[in-house]
Amino acid sequence: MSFDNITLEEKQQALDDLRKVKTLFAERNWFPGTSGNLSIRVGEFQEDDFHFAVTASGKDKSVNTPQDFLFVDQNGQACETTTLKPSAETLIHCEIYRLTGCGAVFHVHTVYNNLISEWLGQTGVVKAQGIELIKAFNIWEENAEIAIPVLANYAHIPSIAAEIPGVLNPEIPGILLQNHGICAWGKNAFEAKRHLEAFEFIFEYLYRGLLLNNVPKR
Ligand SMILES: CSCCC(=O)C(=O)COP(=O)(O)O
Ligand SMILES: [Zn+2]
Repeated sequence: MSFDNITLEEKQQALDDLRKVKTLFAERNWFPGTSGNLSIRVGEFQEDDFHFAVTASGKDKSVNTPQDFLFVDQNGQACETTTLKPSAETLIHCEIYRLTGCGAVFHVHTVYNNLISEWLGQTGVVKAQGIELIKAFNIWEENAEIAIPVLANYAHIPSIAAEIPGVLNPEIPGILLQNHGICAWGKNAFEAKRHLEAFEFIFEYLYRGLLLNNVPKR
């Protein structure tokens, strides 16, 4: 589908939704030091032909300006003439869209997701069991155990993207990058936000659980 054939209304809706999510996450301090990036897909999806709006690289994501987002194609190339640079991690978004056909990808750096990837993720997964928020991933089994994939944090982003097909778990809408952050996705912005919040709850729970294990039980 040509980018020009996607309606202006759909493009504007994606930008409005990105703006709202960006503002909300910034209020939670989920974009420290210009970290993090967000994207929402527009138009029809084919694995070799799709488009999405993505945050521009290196911006202070706690302020809103007319220069915060641009549209790119399945290769991460800008769809329109612009001076803006897409997120340095756009190729990760491209690969997640290509493999899942999802509608939104959100990436944040938090202390909890960094520490948990480092302390519990050395085997290539972070396991979590029996936490109620696992149901946010539509996993309803009692005492369910999940394994969240963890990828090495290569400085070369195409190397990270190339490893995603080998670790992606269709049941788990997220991937941790070691000592870097998490990418979470969903069929739309609402679902991607729900998934991201559930991951962050789980990481904080695991972190606090590690601390409690060092305290004698009463
Ligand atoms: C300052 S954080 C290093 C880059 C990064 O990991 C990130 O999430 C933000 O990069 P972007 O190009 O999307 O601003
Ligand atoms: Zn990042």
